[in-house]
Amino acid sequence: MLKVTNISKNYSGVEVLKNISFDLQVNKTLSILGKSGGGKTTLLKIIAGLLRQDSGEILFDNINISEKAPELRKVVYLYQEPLLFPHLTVRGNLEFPLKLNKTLSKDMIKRKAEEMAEELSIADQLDKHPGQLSGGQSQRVNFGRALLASPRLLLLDEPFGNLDAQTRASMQTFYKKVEEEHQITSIFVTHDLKEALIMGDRYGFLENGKIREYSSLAEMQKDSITGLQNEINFWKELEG
Ligand SMILES: Nc1ncnc2c1ncn2[C@@H]1O[C@H](COP(=O)(O)OP(=O)(O)OP(=O)(O)O)[C@@H](O)[C@H]1O
Repeated sequence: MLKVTNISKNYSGVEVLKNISFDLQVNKTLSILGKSGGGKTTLLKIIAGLLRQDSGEILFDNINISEKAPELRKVVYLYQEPLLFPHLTVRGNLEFPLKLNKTLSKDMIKRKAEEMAEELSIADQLDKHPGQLSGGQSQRVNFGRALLASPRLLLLDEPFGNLDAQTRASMQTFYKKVEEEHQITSIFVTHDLKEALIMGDRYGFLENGKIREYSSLAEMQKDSITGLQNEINFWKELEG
């Protein structure tokens, strides 16, 4: 289980996160909804170890990872721009995390990368370089590479923000499927209410440096600050 306790962060005296605390059970996805500039990226980077918090702790399975280097946390941070290695093919990108594991044979690495490509429906793209892929395909490779690193926590920072509406919708469905199959624990941040609802099975709302948590849609709907009830009213009015 992930346990975040009293995380605070300021930039030049401006407090962006104020005593943020939440828990996340294994195999669950916490969707964090928040306006642009609300501190979502700052929070994820702190959990990933890419930024240092001013105070607070991050525990995973009761182990304090707050002081660990990013590469030792087994946490993968993914954002809008898939940071694929441009000089490697899709196959090379997928094999990269597997090659770091010195116990795997060459054949095993090849097989695992090919199986993942199959699962991601990019098996026909294995010999291409990242520059030759569409946005959706790049993001699939990005996910595949992240999953092959066997992270204990996946941090998703508006990963579909750069995709057109249709590709975005298909990536949401695709990710939910992959997430279930691989039993992933993840935090998904977005400023898109609908996306937050689709992706999460726990919900958070980040505003003014504080997070409110909801364990169900009904709970989130009751809190007018989230805008969920307004959205529902809008669709009802359209319906007539
Ligand atoms: N390195 C920095 N130095 C100073 N201020 C920063 C720095 N990084 C972020 N900020 C400020 O902290 C606040 C939170 O930024 P953050 O990127 O975490 O927000 P966000 O919710 O992820 O926004 P978006 O949805 O637009 O990506 C913003 O007001 C931003 O200007």
